Amino acid sequence: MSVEFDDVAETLSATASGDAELAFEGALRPSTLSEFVGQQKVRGQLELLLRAAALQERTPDHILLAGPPGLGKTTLAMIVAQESERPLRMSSGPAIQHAGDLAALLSSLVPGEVLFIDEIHRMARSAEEMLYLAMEDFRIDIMVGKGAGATSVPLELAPFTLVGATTRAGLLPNPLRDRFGFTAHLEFYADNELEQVLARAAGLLDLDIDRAALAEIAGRCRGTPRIANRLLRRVRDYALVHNSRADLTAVSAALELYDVDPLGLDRLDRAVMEILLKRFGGGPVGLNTLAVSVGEEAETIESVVEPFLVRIGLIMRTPRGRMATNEAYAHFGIQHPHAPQQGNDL
Ligand SMILES: Nc1ncnc2c1ncn2[C@@H]1O[C@H](COP(=O)(O)OP(=O)(O)OP(=O)(O)O)[C@@H](O)[C@H]1O
Repeated sequence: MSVEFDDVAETLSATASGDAELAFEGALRPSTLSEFVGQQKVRGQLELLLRAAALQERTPDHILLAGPPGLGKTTLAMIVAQESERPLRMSSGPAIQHAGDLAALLSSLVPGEVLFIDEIHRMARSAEEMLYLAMEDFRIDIMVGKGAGATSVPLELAPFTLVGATTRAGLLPNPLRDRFGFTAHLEFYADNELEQVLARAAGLLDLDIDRAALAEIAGRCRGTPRIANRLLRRVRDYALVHNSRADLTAVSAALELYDVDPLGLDRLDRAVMEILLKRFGGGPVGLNTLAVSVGEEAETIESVVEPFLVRIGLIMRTPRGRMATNEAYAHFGIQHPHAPQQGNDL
């Protein structure tokens, strides 16, 4: 099922403004592996896994998708179901707080169903243990009764494919990680791939935008398709309101209005960098101290903020903590206190 422009326009116009961002995101989701831009290696690996399962007429192996937010994990889970022509059930780790929640979910799956669990690292520990057996033998043990009289009753499950998504693969216990037949590590997208994501989205939205404008947005979206599409929406708003073309001038004006940094840094990225540079003299500083100083969870800093800042070379992780690089001083226009020793990357 490919998304036609009419569908997109209808979805967007029929949606109340509060849901508009979500509708926008859903409408632009690629629905096949061939429409999915970038992540070439992962696409090839998934394609092989799905085709082999189809040839053997069995459920595809369990798949773990790991990587920062907005890189396409949910989209890939939907594509797995679509390409293998199987129904999809969606859940998330925070919704599974007891083994009973998982038992109810697993026992209601139809044969061959794809079960997507987003943020799988946030599932309750008791549920994780139940999931090991379910993934391996398509069976769970239900405890009946309490105390000394409790007995466990086995329950056969329909075969299913689990697709787990996580921003923190390192937090998953080994027994769970080992039960996935394939782990895909999604990487930040290169600028030319983001241009393709944007060109596709602009086409679906019937937005007339030139190459230079697309390139500018691509360079300022944190290597992330979700952010690319969101910025495109702001540029479209700008062109609409100013009755102008969506060209480089409109992109620069819209991104400046929304405070999008030339490197694509957002408010939290900048807060982390400024605190690291100004309060901690460029570091080294521990993750928890940094997180407390910006009023955020350490998990958010580690899984959302830091991967991008490391990737673009503004911070480095050293055994003594996080340190700002020379590039960070240059980008924020701050005088470097000493000539630091670089190349200590972990
Ligand atoms: N490779 C891609 N090609 C085209 N569009 C993409 C691609 N990856 C992601 N997108 C777009 O980015 C948006 C976000 O993707 P998605 O929801 O799959 O990310 P996610 O990794 O699941 O994020 P989160 O971890 O926050 O749930 C989607 O609307 C989709 O349209």
